[in-house]
Amino acid sequence: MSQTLTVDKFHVYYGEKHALDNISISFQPKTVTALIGPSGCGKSTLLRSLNRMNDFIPMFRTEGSVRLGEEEIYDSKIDVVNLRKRMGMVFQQPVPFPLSIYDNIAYGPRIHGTTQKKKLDQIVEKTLQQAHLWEEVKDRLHKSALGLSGGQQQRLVIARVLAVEPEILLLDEPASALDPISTEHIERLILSLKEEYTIVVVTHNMQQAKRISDQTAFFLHGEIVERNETQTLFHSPIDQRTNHYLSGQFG
Ligand SMILES: Nc1ncnc2c1ncn2[C@@H]1O[C@H](COP(=O)(O)OP(=O)(O)OP(=O)(O)O)[C@@H](O)[C@H]1O
Repeated sequence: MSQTLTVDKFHVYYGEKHALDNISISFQPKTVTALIGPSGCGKSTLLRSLNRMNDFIPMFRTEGSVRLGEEEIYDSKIDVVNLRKRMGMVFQQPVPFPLSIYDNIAYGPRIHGTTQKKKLDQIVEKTLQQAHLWEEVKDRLHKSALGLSGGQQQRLVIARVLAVEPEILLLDEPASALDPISTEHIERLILSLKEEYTIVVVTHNMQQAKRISDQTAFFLHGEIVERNETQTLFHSPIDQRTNHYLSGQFG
């Protein structure tokens, strides 16, 4: 069962650069939250800080707190590999492993100790079903994943993330490299996955944020200017800066 993810008075620095300034926001189970704002405002930094992907960056430093349930994820005792399993991440460019469709999905469960073929078969079918890809690939599971279209590859990558049973999905512009039909597939998929997961999605596409999210947070210069229910934020923004951004006065 997914738990609330709570970001509290959180700051990020890349060396001297203060990239996130006093961010407080929570992400509820079975909710899609969209992070929007102009380039460089800190959306990806927040997303990647949530599962400690930024730990790989030299000079990266945080202050404040990020908690999954009651657990502080920046605690030195946290198992970061397990944390990243609990918070699966999908990037803009789908990057399947150069393996078969089946082995792409089975990869994570095998690493985490599942070796029984029958169990792996079940995981492969279940997650491809969840990712709305099963019908398209069920007859070619042992063919290379690199032969799939871009949109299919992105759904495969999502299935690969689901295969290790995450609680939270962190999606960094998951459809921005895709054609309109593949984008529609991904949006429908996000809406169906919301039934089970907490989803945080960075998007540049404001229409997309409106279509898929329950909550939206507008970022500017490393701060959250405004966060609200998506319908409210788009139709009656409280802050002038949100209004200006949404009306295309800067971006
Ligand atoms: N590894 C890094 N080292 C130094 N500065 C960085 C690093 N990554 C990001 N930044 C800076 O932190 C700020 C926030 O960047 P971030 O990528 O989070 O913004 P973003 O809102 O996701 O932008 P975009 O929409 O263009 O992806 C920017 O000023 C960026 O230049």
